[in-house]
Amino acid sequence: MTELLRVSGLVKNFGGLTVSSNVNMSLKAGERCALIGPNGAGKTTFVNLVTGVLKPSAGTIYLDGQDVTKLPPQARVQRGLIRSFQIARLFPTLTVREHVHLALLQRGQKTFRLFGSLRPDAATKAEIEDLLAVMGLSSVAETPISALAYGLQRLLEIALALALKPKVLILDEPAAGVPHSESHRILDALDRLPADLAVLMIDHDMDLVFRFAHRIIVLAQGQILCSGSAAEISADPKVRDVYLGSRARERA
Ligand SMILES: Nc1ncnc2c1ncn2[C@@H]1O[C@H](COP(=O)(O)OP(=O)(O)OP(=O)(O)O)[C@@H](O)[C@H]1O
Repeated sequence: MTELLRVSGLVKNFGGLTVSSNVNMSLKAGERCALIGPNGAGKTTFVNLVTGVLKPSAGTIYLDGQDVTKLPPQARVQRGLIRSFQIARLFPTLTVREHVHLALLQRGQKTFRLFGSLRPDAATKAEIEDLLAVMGLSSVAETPISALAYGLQRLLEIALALALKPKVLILDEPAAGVPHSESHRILDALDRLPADLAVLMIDHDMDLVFRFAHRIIVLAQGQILCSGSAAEISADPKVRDVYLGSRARERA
């Protein structure tokens, strides 16, 4: 399978604090991978480095074989590196369908007139309906996002990310705010993601991570502690130590 993301020797220092310390990892087409680690491990920093929000102190990031280390976030998006949208920042009164349409317009970099008609052509219409169906959102297509339940908001975030035709999709806490009893809806939708997409999930919910990911990377103090299957990770005493250690520090 094609290697779509490679991170090599990634270092990030904030003053004297090293938050990413020689991180090496790669993701192939079709992989379902997760990045976990206790609070402060450097997960958000890692995602910000990969997506271009932060500049690394050292190291290289390759997307589909091309060095993108010096490219700004939008140029990485155009090359297929997509992080799931934060819906709270979008337009509360627009409907689910209108949001998907806007994401498709963004991909095509077509401008739209603020007071003009926003009528999609037939191909765009079909793509909108496909994305809604894949994410299980067809029945709420006309609902404004301000009235959408958390679980459905999370699904819309994934639909918006898919609208940008990702090669590598970064899912940042895809079930945030969703009651545990409903997280299966998110997992069901994630099962329907395009097979050749490379997915990196960052989440604290171990049930979700263990059910979704074939490979799990554990980050601790900015370094990769270990990686492996759910069974390997849950049996690794090093993993238990960093989680228990961080909880003990939180209590102190
Ligand atoms: N801009 C910054 N300046 C200085 N230190 C920072 C900055 N951003 C993050 N840090 C520090 O880097 C470390 C890693 O933070 P990061 O947010 O990447 O961890 P995380 O694994 O995402 O944590 P959480 O699970 O709590 O979100 C923390 O010690 C944090 O205080």
